[in-house]
Amino acid sequence: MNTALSCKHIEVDFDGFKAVSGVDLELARGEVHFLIGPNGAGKTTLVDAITGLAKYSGSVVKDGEELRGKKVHHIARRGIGRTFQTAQVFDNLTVAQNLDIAAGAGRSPWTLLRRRRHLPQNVVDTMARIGLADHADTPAGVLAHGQKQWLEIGMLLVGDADVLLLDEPIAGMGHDERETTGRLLHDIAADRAVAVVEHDMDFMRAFASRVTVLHAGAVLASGSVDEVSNDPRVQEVYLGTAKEAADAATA
Ligand SMILES: Nc1ncnc2c1ncn2[C@@H]1O[C@H](COP(=O)(O)OP(=O)(O)OP(=O)(O)O)[C@@H](O)[C@H]1O
Repeated sequence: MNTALSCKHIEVDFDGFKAVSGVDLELARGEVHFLIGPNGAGKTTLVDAITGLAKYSGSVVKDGEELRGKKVHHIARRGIGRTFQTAQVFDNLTVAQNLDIAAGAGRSPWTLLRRRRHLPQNVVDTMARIGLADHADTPAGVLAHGQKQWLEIGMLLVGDADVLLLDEPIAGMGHDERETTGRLLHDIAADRAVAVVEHDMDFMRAFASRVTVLHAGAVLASGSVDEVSNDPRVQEVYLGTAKEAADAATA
């Protein structure tokens, strides 16, 4: 296992309520690692902790460096990038400009604002990779929902993130966009670690290399799709939750 990020005994306490309680998680290069679990299981809070948005105890180590207590921008500069359910892109700027800015996170504001005659090669390559080569001059605000998600992923790629944490990347996407997104995740995971917080079990089954199931802030199970699917504790949590949801829907 080519470990990119190692989390040990993560605990997040909100005024006495443990939203994350003793979680260990290893993210490996070459894997699309799904984090699943019922609502409130602690998935987003765990991602918040890793990216410096939530205070925690325990340890997050990347490339030998302990990241607990480090600022959000420091963690991002160490190559840990995340997306949110609502894509965080600059709506008034074009696809190319969004990527150019993300690629130039280290450049001065002055050089960022200057109009550039040629786009950097990694911006051009990334536009092709995320399927937006024909939209270089399209303002991000008019992109379809799925395209915005791909742009946000592209912004992490040009920013050299090698650990990507994606929060429900296919929410609101149609069938074809989901398939494209699943293939994109495997493409970018070839030399990176990709973690996906997801509720969509069909998507998880189709594209997960590894799955960690969270429940009530703790790891309930971890392994291959088959291993976690056949785990009676996971079935109990999920079938119970699915049944409650179905009952609520038909009530
Ligand atoms: N800032 C906060 N203050 C207090 N409690 C919080 C805070 N953020 C999250 N929680 C609680 O922590 C628990 C875990 O929430 P979290 O959003 O991490 O779950 P999740 O697994 O991502 O759920 P979902 O799938 O619904 O997004 C929930 O009970 C939630 O209400």
